[in-house]
Amino acid sequence: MSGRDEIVSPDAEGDERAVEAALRPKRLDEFVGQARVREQLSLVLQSALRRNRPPDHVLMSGSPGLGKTTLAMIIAAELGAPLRLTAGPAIERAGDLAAILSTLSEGEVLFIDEIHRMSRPAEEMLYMAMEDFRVDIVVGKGPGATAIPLDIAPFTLVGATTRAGLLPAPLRDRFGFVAHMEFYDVSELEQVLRRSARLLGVELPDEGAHEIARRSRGTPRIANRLLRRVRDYAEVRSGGVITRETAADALSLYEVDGEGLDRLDRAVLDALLRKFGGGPVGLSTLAIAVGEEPETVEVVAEPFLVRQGLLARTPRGRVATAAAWAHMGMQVPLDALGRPGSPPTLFDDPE
Ligand SMILES: Nc1ncnc2c1ncn2[C@@H]1O[C@H](COP(=O)(O)OP(=O)(O)OP(=O)(O)O)[C@@H](O)[C@H]1O
Repeated sequence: MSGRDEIVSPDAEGDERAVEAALRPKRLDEFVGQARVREQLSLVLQSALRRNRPPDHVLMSGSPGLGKTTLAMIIAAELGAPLRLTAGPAIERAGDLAAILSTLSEGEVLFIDEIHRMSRPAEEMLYMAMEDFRVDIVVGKGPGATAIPLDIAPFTLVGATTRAGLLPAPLRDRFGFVAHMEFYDVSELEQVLRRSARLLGVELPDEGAHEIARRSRGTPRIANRLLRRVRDYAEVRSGGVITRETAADALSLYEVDGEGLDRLDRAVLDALLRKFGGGPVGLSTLAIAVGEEPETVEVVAEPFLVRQGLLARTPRGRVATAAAWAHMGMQVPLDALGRPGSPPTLFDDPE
């Protein structure tokens, strides 16, 4: 068995984060799915290695849990380069970024997660760093302030964002390669699950893998998390084997329904249907109704609901589709002419 296929020891399993880290693919050829991104990235990396130069900066966009951090780690591993990890919200001042940039070694990969949440001054400093491998450190304030240029080692920036649309064009344009991470299909998630089950030493027949995969919302992180919950259930109640029934029973216990909707997704649909008659309703009103931040509803729940054809984003607000009414076991209300359709509501506050 190769080093990267080591079975996770039972001791490590106590720590969910350690398990998640242990399940990360370490090289590009272990990374499941995202065929187009993998092929494009492989070319970028191979050509950089041939030229013996750091590759272009890479931007990855996509929903949480699709493998952006994993891919950043893979990029560093494939280049044989060190990796520095940070996140946009941790970079409040330009000085925070300067401190990181000035200590990078040649060829190092700098991963900035949630890059859209970096502060404006830091973002502006990053433009010059990305383009010229140089930053200006401003010393002093007001008319006496002086900019001291500082060279930094050539590095590769890997940025990740769940909201590519929020990135200012000057930042977006400085990335030589932009990878759009797609949701995974069921057979790809089955592969992720089989690999994880092997690493965790769990017996996972195909029917069990299929049942978990189809409820994983197209997301490997969720697939791995559900696998761990189903494994707990199977160990306690059914001798450790994950049959289709065991998986289905365990997941309904954890409030994951047959299409993979979890508590938040169902709360969003429930509010949209019951409180707002199916919409249209604005995002912030909907978020208040479910007691969540608008960003959580928009980034965590909505992409999946839209993809499942249960919710539509319209210029006038969020609207439930006929499938949403059916999924929640409710009748589509009739309009004044007796046709199926959502009645207009008072909560029509487009954003
Ligand atoms: N393509 C893949 N093949 C196998 N496992 C994957 C793949 N993508 C992600 N995973 C697994 O899913 C988990 C989450 O991945 P990762 O942390 O890279 O997601 P992310 O997109 O960076 O999420 P976030 O933006 O929320 O940090 C990892 O533990 C990893 O094991």
